[in-house]
Amino acid sequence: MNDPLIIDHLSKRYGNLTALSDMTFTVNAGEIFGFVGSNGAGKSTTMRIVLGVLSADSGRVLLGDRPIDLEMRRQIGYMPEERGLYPKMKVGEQLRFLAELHGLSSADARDNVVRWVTRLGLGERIDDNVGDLSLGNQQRAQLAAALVHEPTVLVLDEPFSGLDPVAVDVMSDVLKEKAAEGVPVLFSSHQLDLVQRLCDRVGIITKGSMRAQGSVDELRAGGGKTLHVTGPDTSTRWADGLPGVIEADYRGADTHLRIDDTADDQRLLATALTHGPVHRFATSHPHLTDLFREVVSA
Ligand SMILES: Nc1ncnc2c1ncn2[C@@H]1O[C@H](COP(=O)(O)OP(=O)(O)OP(=O)(O)O)[C@@H](O)[C@H]1O
Repeated sequence: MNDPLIIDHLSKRYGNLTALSDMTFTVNAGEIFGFVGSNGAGKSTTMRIVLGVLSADSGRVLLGDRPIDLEMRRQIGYMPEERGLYPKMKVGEQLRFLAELHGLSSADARDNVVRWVTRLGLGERIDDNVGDLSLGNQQRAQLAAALVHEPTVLVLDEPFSGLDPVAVDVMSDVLKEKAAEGVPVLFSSHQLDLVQRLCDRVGIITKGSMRAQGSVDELRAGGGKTLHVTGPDTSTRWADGLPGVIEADYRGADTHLRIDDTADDQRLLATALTHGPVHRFATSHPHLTDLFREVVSA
């Protein structure tokens, strides 16, 4: 099993701006960890510190129990926010060069390049210059660059941005496969549907600090429940003030209630029925997008 990636109390300032403040979380081996936060929250800064492109003012990055060093960083597959391939170099040539730079023999590098460009749908573009590819294909080439040396840790800054739905599916499968091999996978994204679907755990950051983390189910369960009721006369505001109802929202024939654990659904149903027939009565947990909004605006 691979070592976990541990982000341990990182702080970073740019002049007067605090970009990171006590940023702490762990990406376990075999886990896909989604890193989400508003623009400027500190995701890229954290990832750059992991890679050693930037240094932290304080705090540490560890792989297992060892502070990360240059040699360990070579095992990381990194996709930077500022895409860094040479536009005037051929896709295959460039990937082979990167693979060899990470220590692969030239035969292994060649095999891996063919495997990854084929997997990522770039097989026919292997001899094209990177700069001649469409933006989405440049993104695929960048992903191949992060994967070609068989990394034991993956750190990907917005790997899904700009990909078409087929490439999103391929990339999702690749991340799941890598996690199944025991690789800790950290990626940032603003596509919360994707994060909700793909991640074992999610960290929501605001202003350089981790504000909420856990599995998607844990986070959603912690966000209370919504009860959707269709039918009863909403003009009576029938659910106002009932025990366990945090907030009631009346829209046409629909009532949406934010409820907590003390709410008694049978009692709510009985009350609803006194205000008209009930055609729908169902609970759901909030979507990750709603939780994100809540955490960010808190
Ligand atoms: N080189 C720099 N000099 C000064 N400030 C910087 C520098 N790099 C980042 N910042 C600032 O640090 C904060 C964190 O930026 P960072 O790029 O880490 O955020 P992010 O979460 O990745 O955002 P996004 O989702 O927009 O990519 C922002 O306020 C940003 O403007």
